[in-house]
Amino acid sequence: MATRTDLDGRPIKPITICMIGAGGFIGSHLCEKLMSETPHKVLALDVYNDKIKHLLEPDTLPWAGRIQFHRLNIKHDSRLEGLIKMADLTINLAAICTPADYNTRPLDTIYSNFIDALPVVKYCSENNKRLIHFSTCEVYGKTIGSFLPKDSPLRQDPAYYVLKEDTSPCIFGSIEKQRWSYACAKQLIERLVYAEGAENGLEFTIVRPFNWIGPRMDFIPGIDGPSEGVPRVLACFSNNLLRREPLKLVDGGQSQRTFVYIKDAIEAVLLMIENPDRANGHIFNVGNPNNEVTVRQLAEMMTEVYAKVSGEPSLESPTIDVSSKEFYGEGYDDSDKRIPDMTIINKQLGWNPKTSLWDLLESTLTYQHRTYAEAIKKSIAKPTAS
Ligand SMILES: NC(=O)c1ccc[n+]([C@@H]2O[C@H](COP(=O)([O-])OP(=O)(O)OC[C@H]3O[C@@H](n4cnc5c(N)ncnc54)[C@H](O)[C@@H]3O)[C@@H](O)[C@H]2O)c1
Ligand SMILES: O=C(O)[C@H]1O[C@H](OP(=O)(O)OP(=O)(O)OC[C@H]2O[C@@H](n3ccc(=O)[nH]c3=O)[C@H](O)[C@@H]2O)[C@H](O)[C@@H](O)[C@@H]1O
Repeated sequence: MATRTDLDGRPIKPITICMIGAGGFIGSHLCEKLMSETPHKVLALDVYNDKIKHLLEPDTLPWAGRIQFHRLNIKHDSRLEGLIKMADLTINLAAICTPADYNTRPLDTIYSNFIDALPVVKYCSENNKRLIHFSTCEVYGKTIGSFLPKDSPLRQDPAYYVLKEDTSPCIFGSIEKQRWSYACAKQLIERLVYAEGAENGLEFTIVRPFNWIGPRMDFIPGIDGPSEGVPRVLACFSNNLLRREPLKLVDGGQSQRTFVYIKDAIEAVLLMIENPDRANGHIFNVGNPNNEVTVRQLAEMMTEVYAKVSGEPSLESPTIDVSSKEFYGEGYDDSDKRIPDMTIINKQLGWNPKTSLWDLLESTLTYQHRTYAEAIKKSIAKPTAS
């Protein structure tokens, strides 16, 4: 492999990365990238490894010996500190991060996103190890504009909705809106990481992903996840399309999101890994401001793309409105709009996303159809156990 250089022209030396949560959606794509394009080593920690099994076996793979899987739960495992000490850099991805859990399992959500991350930050700080911690764009909560009168022209003013790492406030709903247990736990762990940096010199980078989507995100209920499970919107809508059911639009699907292709986002993470001088001490938005849609528009686009990918005509009525209470239960609330400001990541890392929403949906739904269509047909054909 030719000597790879960083953004300042310096040769990149191989490092060992302790990746916590490596078996998840983002972790699996990050491991793929690191194994196929870099000389780095990965200690992959997770309770599951089904999404990275293709990287671990067989031992004739070109990168064999550069990735080791350690099955462990960071809540209570004495091996954690030793693994962090063996590495040069720790990347923490571990979290409960599906909104259906935030208002229904608020304690687990708070423990997972704040309490369980405390030892990771402590071990990195005490052992002078660099940390890349995954937070979320959800820490911004709601836009300032969402509190203006519905017809206020200021709602069109970017100052009232663009989300910027070093200036935007974090605005959540009231305490009984337990949806915000996740974002608030993420905010506090961000403040703890930042304080470890300020007081004890911890070298940290915080990542705020803005709806990264692609293959291997979450699960399809009843196929590779619990039938009553509620994954994030991509998997929910994919499941509805695969089962030829109408896509459910929560509260009419008026919330807006910007979606970025997982492969574009992973490029940004690799730049953070290999340019510590440019990444340390920073919080980074990683998203695609050009891919903004309402949830309703996302449903319509996914319906159109799926008809093309599957060759099956879409339903007469492809969507149905549902209340958030019915879909998520008590205590749900939502972010109205998520547009990432790109100034800091452009300046520090020169990164910009490339893939349009249509293209990323085409490749993702091709994967979903190829992976799940047969299994779904069988599960529908088989009479449910009486
Ligand atoms: N995917 C996105 O668009 C997105 C957006 C915002 C934030 N994030 C954040 O990025 C991180 C990764 O998200 P993801 O989409 O890959 O989610 P994911 O659920 O696919 O991955 C999380 C992984 O962490 C593991 N994990 C959780 N608790 C653990 C524990 N106690 N011990 C060991 N492993 C544990 C899970 O088994 C899972 O494999 C999370 O911190 C999430 O909050 C993701
Ligand atoms: O992925 C992210 O960037 C972050 O945001 C997500 O939060 P959210 O975008 O609200 O999660 P989804 O479950 O994907 O919901 C997106 C929107 O679709 C709606 N939705 C979801 C599912 C569905 O079937 N129908 C539907 O209308 C939700 O109400 C919400 O408005 C999750 O909190 C985390 O993955 C992460 O913090």
